[in-house]
Formats: sequence, C-alpha cells, structure tokens
Amino acid sequence: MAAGRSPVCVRKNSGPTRTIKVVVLGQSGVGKTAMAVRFVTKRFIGDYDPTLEAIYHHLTFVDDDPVQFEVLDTAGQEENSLALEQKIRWGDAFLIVYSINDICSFDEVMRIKFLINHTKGPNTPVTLVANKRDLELDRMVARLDGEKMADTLGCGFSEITTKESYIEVARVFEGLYGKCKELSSTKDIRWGSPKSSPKLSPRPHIRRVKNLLKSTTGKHLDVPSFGTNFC
Ligand SMILES: Nc1nc2c(ncn2[C@@H]2O[C@H](COP(=O)(O)OP(=O)(O)OP(=O)(O)O)[C@@H](O)[C@H]2O)c(=O)[nH]1
Repeated sequence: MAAGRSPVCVRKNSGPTRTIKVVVLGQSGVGKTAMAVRFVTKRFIGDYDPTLEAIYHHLTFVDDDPVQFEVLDTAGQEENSLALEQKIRWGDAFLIVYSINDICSFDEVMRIKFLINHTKGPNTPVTLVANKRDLELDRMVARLDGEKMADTLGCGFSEITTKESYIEVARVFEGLYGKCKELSSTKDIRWGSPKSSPKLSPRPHIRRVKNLLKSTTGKHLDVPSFGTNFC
C-alpha cells in the first residue's frame, strides 16, 4: 500500500446486492427475537417484550455476495393459521424454531411447515432450528428426533445455542441464503424481487430493540402491521 493512503476494504466478485426476506417462526419463548437480534447485532440480550414483532435489516457478505437480510421476527404462533399465512406470504425463506427443552414447541413444527408448504409451495427454503442447546440438562427433544423431523419435512436442520454462539446463529441465516441461491439457479423460484412479497406498513411502538440497534450498530428496524395489507 502506498504511504499515506488509508486501506480500502474491497470484496472480490461482489455483484449486485440480493435481498432475502427471512421469516422466523415458532412457538412463544423459543428464542426467535434473541436469534434475530443476535444475528443483526452479534449480541445476546436476555429478555424481550414477548409481543414484539419486527423486521430487522442487516446488510452483510455471504461468501463474497453482498446480501441484504430482512428478518421478520414474528410473535409466538399460538394465533390462527390465517394470520400466520399472511406473514408467510411475505417471506422468501423460513426458519422454524423450537427449543430443545420444550416438547410443545417441537410439536408445533409440523403445523408451521404444513402452512409454509400450503402458502409458498414445498420447494421453499426452510431450516428447522433447535435452539437453547446450552440447556442440555433440561433437554426434552433429542437431537436425533430433530434431525428425523427435518428429514420427514424435507428441510435443513441446525441445533444451536443463541445464548452462547453468534457464529452458530450467523451460519443458520447464511445457510438459508445459500439454499435460496442454489434453488434460484436450478429451479424457478423467485426471491429478492420486489414483486415476490407484499409490502408491510410500520406500526408505531417498540423501544427496546430499536434503541439497542441504533446505539450498537446504527441499524434500524420496522414494525410490521399484518392487517389488510396481505391480500
Ligand atoms: N438458555 C438459553 N436461553 C435462550 C436462548 N435463546 C433465547 N433464550 C431465552 O429464551 C427466552 C425467550 O426468548 P425470546 O427471544 O423472547 O423468544 P421468542 O420466541 O421471540 O418469544 P415470543 O416473542 O413470545 O414469540 C428469553 O429469556 C431468552 O433470553 C438460548 O440459546 N439459550
């Protein structure tokens, strides 16, 4: 480098930025918000407003590809299927999260995958995520059962601890991008295009995560409204 010049970070092969809309689904308390926030801020924060539902924006590189992640962190899925379908319609790719210490959250996985198949088709990129691996002593769902379930449902599988590992969380999101990329090159799936998903309109509340994002990363967050927009 010539003296006096500051270093410039240049990525090889970086083409146009792709946008991937990821919807994080799963029962209340499995760690959806923790995962989304961990991915975007690298930080683990213990407690969140359980009703929080938000879209996080995160621009990063995956294998030298510039990727704009839009992550919809949904509220727990104890709501009716229609409301859930509206959120599913928005996404390109999906994480279905359960907690290894909560058998009920595992029982919910099949219904969610069924709704994704019904709404977006069976070839949609989905990863089943077993969260809270650090709570081994309270384990109720064996890793093997998670893997079998993922096999049966035809989706990827990862067992992670959002609490203890940022890398594991990042790999889950990056893997989902990889799946989208692979599918788009071999099949006719559409993703990252403005027409692929309906627009969301913001809803004015939520402080904590918003402030955290702003203070730690300068990133911003949208609060979606799933009313009449989704038809
Ligand atoms: N031990 C442990 N706790 C975790 C982990 N991930 C999340 N938690 C905790 O689990 C609790 C629920 O996490 P949330 O992220 O609020 O869960 P959620 O799925 O978004 O819940 P809803 O917003 O109600 O749908 C919080 O107390 C988190 O700190 C993990 O990997 N290990």
